[in-house]
Amino acid sequence: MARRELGYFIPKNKCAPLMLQLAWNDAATYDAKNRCGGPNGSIRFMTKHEAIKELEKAVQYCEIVKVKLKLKKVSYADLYQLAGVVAVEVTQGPTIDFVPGRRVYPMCDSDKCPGVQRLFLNGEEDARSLRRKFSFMGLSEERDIVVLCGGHTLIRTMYPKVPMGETPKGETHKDRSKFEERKWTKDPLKFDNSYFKELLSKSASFTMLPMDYALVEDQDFRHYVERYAKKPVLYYDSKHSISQERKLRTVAAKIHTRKFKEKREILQKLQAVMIVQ
Ligand code: HEM
Repeated sequence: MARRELGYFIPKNKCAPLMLQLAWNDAATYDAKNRCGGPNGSIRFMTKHEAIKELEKAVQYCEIVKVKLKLKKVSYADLYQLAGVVAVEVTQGPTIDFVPGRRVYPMCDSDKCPGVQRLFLNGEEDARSLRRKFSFMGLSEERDIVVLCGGHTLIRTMYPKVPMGETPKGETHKDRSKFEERKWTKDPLKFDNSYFKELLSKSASFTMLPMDYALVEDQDFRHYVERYAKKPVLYYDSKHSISQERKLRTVAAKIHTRKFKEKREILQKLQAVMIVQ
């Protein structure tokens, strides 16, 4: 029911990029060492932060769906991840199996802000700091980092048309004519491998973030950018993208020895890191 409603709501409001960014940012609070954080809905307490304030809208959109469908038993954690899954699907990306079951507060949904130090989003990262941030979440392979960043194919933001160094004041924020749209790819409402092609193209959008450029400047990252630019099937096919085979093998081994509840938790964590395959 929720999946169907989101499948109608997201294209209607053209909010697939925001929803994917929301799902990612909720999941990206995962702290692999202390085994806490992750997709637990905590991002909804963080949207006052300047760097991700646009996500307030995505949180509100999800709230509209939750209230409309009377989804009291569906956690924010599940709803945000499902919104990310649907965002990829409605923009013609791959179909993603969704593993529900993150429970509502107090079992899973967090009631706390994850804290600014967990904030993943400034875009200024170079290759070294990208590696550091992803390894914090337990993702240390270049392939995982590159494939996840492919989500930037959907970037579509409004920037103020003001000379460099000047900050728009007062009413200009509300006047859309004073804003221009910047996007990373030709069609930011189409989920495909064009982000990788764009990164390699000489005419690559000058608006991209330092973290995007880090993926082509670092030779190990670049190797995967080139692969995914050339063969979209490698990007979409999970066997070749997120090191899923390795992860599934580890999970399969763990699942053999664990109880059902733990199995579900493992699958959910796995899904959080593999939301874009
Ligand atoms: C270290 C990793 C990442 C950093 C530093 C980062 C940073 C950013 C920043 C700064 C923006 C805002 C761009 C702007 O408005 O100028 C953005 C947008 C976005 N990010 Fe990321 N990002 C990262 C990884 C990801 C991943 C893994 C995904 C998806 C799986 C993702 C999905 C998005 C989407 C969809 C938007 C566009 C939202 C919109 O246009 O409404 N990002 N990211």
